[in-house]
Order: sequence, then C-alpha cells, then structure tokens
Amino acid sequence: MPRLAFAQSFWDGYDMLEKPVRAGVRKAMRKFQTLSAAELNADKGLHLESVGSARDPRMRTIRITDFWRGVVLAPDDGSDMFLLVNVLPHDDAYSWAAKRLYSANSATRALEVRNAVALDELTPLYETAARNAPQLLFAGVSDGTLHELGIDDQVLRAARSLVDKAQLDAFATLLPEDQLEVLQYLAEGFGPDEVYRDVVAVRRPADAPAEPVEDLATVIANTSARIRLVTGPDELEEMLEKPFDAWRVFLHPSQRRVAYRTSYRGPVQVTGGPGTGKTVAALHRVKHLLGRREDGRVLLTTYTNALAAGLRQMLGLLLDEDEELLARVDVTTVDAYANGIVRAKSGIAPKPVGDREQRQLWEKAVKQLDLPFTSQFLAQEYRHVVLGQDLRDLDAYLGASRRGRGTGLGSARRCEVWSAVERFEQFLRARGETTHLGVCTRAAELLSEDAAPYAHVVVDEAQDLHPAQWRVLRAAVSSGPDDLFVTGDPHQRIYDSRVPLGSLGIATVGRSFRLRVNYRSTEEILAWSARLLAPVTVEALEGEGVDSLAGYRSLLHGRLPQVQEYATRQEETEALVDRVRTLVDDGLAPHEIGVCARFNLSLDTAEEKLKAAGIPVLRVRGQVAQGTEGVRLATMHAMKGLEFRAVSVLGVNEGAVPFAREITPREADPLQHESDLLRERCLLFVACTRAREALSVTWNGAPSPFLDRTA
Ligand SMILES: Nc1ncnc2c1ncn2[C@@H]1O[C@H](COP(=O)(O)OP(=O)(O)OP(=O)(O)O)[C@@H](O)[C@H]1O
Repeated sequence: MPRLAFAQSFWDGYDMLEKPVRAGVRKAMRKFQTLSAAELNADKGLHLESVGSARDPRMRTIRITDFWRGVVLAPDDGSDMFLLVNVLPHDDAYSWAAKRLYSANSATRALEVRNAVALDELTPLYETAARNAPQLLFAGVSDGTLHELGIDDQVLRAARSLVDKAQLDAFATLLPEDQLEVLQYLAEGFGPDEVYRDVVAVRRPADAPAEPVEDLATVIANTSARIRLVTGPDELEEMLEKPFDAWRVFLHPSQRRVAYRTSYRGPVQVTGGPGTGKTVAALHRVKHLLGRREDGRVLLTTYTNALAAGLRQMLGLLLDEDEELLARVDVTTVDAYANGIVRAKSGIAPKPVGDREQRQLWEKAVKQLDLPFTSQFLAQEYRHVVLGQDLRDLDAYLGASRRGRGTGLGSARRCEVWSAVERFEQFLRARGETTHLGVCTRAAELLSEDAAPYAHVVVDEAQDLHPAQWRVLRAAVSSGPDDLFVTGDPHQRIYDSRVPLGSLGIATVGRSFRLRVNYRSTEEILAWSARLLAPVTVEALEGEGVDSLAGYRSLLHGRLPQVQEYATRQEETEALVDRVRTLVDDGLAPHEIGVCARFNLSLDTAEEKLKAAGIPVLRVRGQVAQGTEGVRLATMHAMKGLEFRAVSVLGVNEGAVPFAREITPREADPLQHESDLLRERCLLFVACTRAREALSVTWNGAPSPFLDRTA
C-alpha cells in the first residue's frame, strides 16, 4: 500500500475549507490508504493525473469535488510515498502545480519547494538592475560558502542579483524554505559558521551520508519541520477530523532542537522576541520530559492565572488529554505555588497585600520616622535590594551591593532605610499580613528543608520573575541534569526585575538558545513594533550583557498598522466602535479582537460604548472565562502572553504612556528613571505584539513620546 504524507502548505489552508471540500479530502485520502499504486492510477473518481508543462515531473492533481483539486507529489523513484501539498480551486491548482519545483536541499537534506517559473522570470530583471548597483546584498559571501550552506544554482543566481534586504523579502515567497532562511540570516549579518549552526545543522539528520539520498521517502523523512507522515487509518481520520493546531506538529527546527534534546546538564534558557514560539517550545519540553521516565513530576509555571489556564489547556491538547501524563504536571504561577507551599507546610494561609496597601504602609513609615525618602523610593529599595538579595538584617544591608540603583547611600542613610524596612515589616506582622514576595521567601525556605518535590521545572514568561520567585523555583527541583528549562523575552520585561540568574544557582552558560522566527504577527506589525524599542538597549534575561532582536522576523505579511490621532477621547472611542464593527463584519469572532489601554478607566468608556453598539465584551482580569464570547478588554499589563487576530491599543497619549506617576524623577534617581521609562516602553511593545493580522494604535491629544520613531 502507498504511504501518505501531508505538507504544511496543505494544513495552512485546510481549516478554511468548507465542509464538503474537507469531506472530499478525507474520501480521497482514504483511497491512498486502501488502494495499491496501480489502483490509484486507475481510479476514475480520484483521477490522478499529471500536470501539463509542470516544472516538476512528479506533480499530479487529484479530484476532491467538482471544483476543487488536490495537488500531490508522486514518487518517480520506485518508492511508495505520496505527498499532499495543497488543495485549491480547479484552475488555481493547475497553475500552482505547474510552477512549483520540489527538491532536496543538499545541506539540510530536507524537501523544499520553490516557484521555479517566477524565479526564472524575475531573476534576469533583477540582474540587469543590479549591474549598476553600488553594493550587492551577498557580495561578501563566496559561491563556495553559499553552496556549502545548501544554496543551489537557481537560487544562487537569484541571490547574486539582490541589492538589499527589501529585495530578498520580495523573493521570499518564491524561494525554497531552508535556502531562504540561510539567505535571511546572512542578510542580517550572521557569519557562515553561525548560519550553518543555526539553520543547517539543526535540520540535517545526524546520520546524513556524505552523498545525499534523493528518493522521496527519505527526503520526506528528513523534513519533519514541514511534513507530517501518516502511519495508519485511525491517525488519518483523527488528523483530518480535528481542528489542526500546527504548533503541535510542525516545530521550527530551532524549537525542536531545544525542546527535544535528550538531556541537558543543567538549567537551559530559551529567549526570543514576541511570538517566536517560546511557550510552544516549553510545552513540547514538558512532553519530552514526561516521556523520558515513568515517574517524576513536572512544575510548569507562567506569570498570570489566566496564562496558566491557557497553558493547561494547550498541554492537554499536546498530550492528547492523557490523564496519567497530565496528572504528573502542575501548571500554575510561582506566587500561587509558593502560597500553596506555605499553606501546606506551615498550616497557615498567607495573606499577601496588594501594591496600593504596601504604598500606604511605606507612607506611614516615612511619616512616623520622619525620613527624608519618598515611599516610592523605599518600596523600590525594598524590592530590588532587600528582597532581591534576601537581606535579613542591618549588617547584611550595610554590606550589600546596590547595583542598579542610581543614588549613593552612606551608612547613616542605610540605617535610616533599614529602620523603615523594620517598621514596614512590623506593620505587616501586626496585621497578620505579608507581601507576595514575602510568601515566596518563606516558601523557598520551607522547600529547602525537605527533598525537592519536582524532577523538572519548566518556566514560561520568565523575564518578569523577581529573585524571590526564582528562589522558589530553584528550591522546587534539585540541581542537576534537566532541572530547569526557562523561556522568556527580556524585551517584554514590564515589572523591572533584572536578575543575575547565575548568582541564584541557575547558570545557563553554554545552554542558551534563541528563537527568531515569529509565528504570530505579520512582518508589518513586527517591524512597526520593533521600532518602538529601537532607541533603547535591553539587559539579557540572565542579567549579564544585552539582548538583541537581530534576525527576528515573520514569514507572514499583511496590512500596515493603523496609527491615528483623535482630538478627543470620545472621538477615539467612537472610531474604536466602528473599527470593531468592521472587523466583526469581516468575519472575526468577537473573542479574536483585543482592545487594550494603559488604564482600566479608559477601558470603562470603551466597554460602555461597545456594549451600547450591541457588541459583546469581556474584561480580562485574572482568569479569562474560556469559551465566553466577547471582545477582550484588557489593560496593557493583562495583555502579557495573549494574542488576538486584531488588537486596538487606545489612549497612547503623552502622560499616559509612559504613565507619568510611575516614572521616578531623573533628579531622584537617574538609573531608576531610565529603567522606569524602559519598562513603560516595553509595555507598549508587549501590547502591540499581541496582534496577529491587524493592529491599530490611537491617542487623543498629544501622542506618547514613544511613538516618535515609528512613523
Ligand atoms: N512551530 C509552530 N508552528 C505553527 N505555529 C506556531 C509554532 N510555534 C508557535 N506557533 C504559534 O505562534 C504563536 C506564538 O507562539 P507562542 O505563544 O509560543 O510564542 P511566545 O514566544 O511564547 O510569545 P510571547 O513571548 O509573545 O508570549 C501561537 O499562536 C502559536 O500557536
């Protein structure tokens, strides 16, 4: 019986097909599982036929319905593997198939597809234009190097005709996938060795023979990033029946490399810009770890309860709802986990107070002690220095480094600060209360008294964790192979926690990986959002050196973000209602639309007006009720980790973004001033990068200064 495989290009469109067409696909595919190759060729209903003047002689079409055709790559090498690559309306199917050429990449050994006809047509035009160009994009890379990286003759000729990155982008949809990625990396300035390591080596099978084996079945087996093989009839039915979540099956090689490495000798760090699939990689790592042994519990953490609920659901999908496996994983936030530990081990339920109450207590301490500090300064000193380093007494504080703080404090001043700290903690004790970070500190202590409860800890959204939270995670698992797997993006740091991970026993040196391909947003949305961060540098996740978005890109294209000023809040809100209505008319479900603002107050107005227009809305606070229909309304902070097909960011006004009250005056502490500004800038970046297809950014009155460079 022939074997059957499905290319990602097929899945990309499958969920959009109407029911009868999908039924046609299922019927046709069943034939591939029940008929022999000869019977398939003879089957009248299937009508497997070659495509006239096709670039690839293996190209065939099959009948799906009267109007729809499947495009199939058929073996011509005696192997029995058929690959379904697309399903399109009749005429489109023939012209798509005629132009495409599939080939095995000489370096990665994977199957790639190009639009050979368009490449042949366009390359001479670009070559002519390039003759007078002062500089060519790949002038610095030799033909030999390009060949070693898998670039073949047709692509080489096209590459040699390009003068800049914009031209490479214009060729992107025509070029074979792996070769395109090689060229994109080179165009970003990565050296050939880095490109070989990050693009070629991660794909090339470990046991690849010196001479490529080109039969279709072998090449398909080498292409797990883009092709799914079907093993039996049940699997076929299940795949075609269920909504298809590409992230469960097609991992980018860089995702697969980090998630499925058999074992690491210690903590691992995976960074990458928004939407690069860090959460997906973390989930696959959990799957891998669960599969490695029959016992051993896994702790999977993220930042908010709403994200934890989402993660739990995704993990269920990835593990096919296998209850035994799911029972071995706890999915929660660090704070909730720490709270549970303190409750369980001390028998007392901790009562953490919120930010506002803390601020009031600091104010009270300042007043009672008549100190020359603001409550804001003390709160920050407590968070960053005292809790950050877990300082327990005055002596420890007097000797502590205050790295990252912008004001010097002599011993006399430190004594004053410490008196405030003692008073603040006294107030809390007297009320029987604590802080969230206080709960974490206690939980870490309690955990270290017994054997660590987990075999593995996987941490998502790690960029905002405070040292006290890291101590909990460190204490939850013994140091050793595969202890911690950490994913995060320092560009999305919105709570000002910069942590020297090494000093907390979480050294990731030699085990740091970066993801660069964005699967969420269009390149237009990404490029615009990335410009928000262009003026600043961002400290690396592990607290040493800086992080960069070099090579960060999307394969998707769409409309430019709408960036619009309004005279008044009312006009801005009315325009929002119109925009949302248009999106719904265009077919978006309300829950696929996100609206966000810096403050809850601005969202109140939006909520009222949207409701008045008959549009269902749902405020995202803590836990999002799954399945409840309604446009999601969230503050920028609550947008963390979420995604929507369309996002409207409202009220990006001067004074609001950055929120003037949250910015330490430069005179008070220049370093804190800069990091407050950076935090607010990142917050806007987070909000904008939640959008998949459509982003609008609006303000009323004067715009936020962060929008300066985005025009
Ligand atoms: N290999 C993949 N194939 C298809 N879709 C993917 C893949 N990896 C990730 N995605 C999709 O891309 C989107 C972003 O992925 P994910 O949430 O894991 O990114 P992230 O890096 O954690 O994002 P952020 O840092 O912005 O929260 C999701 O819709 C996810 O399903």
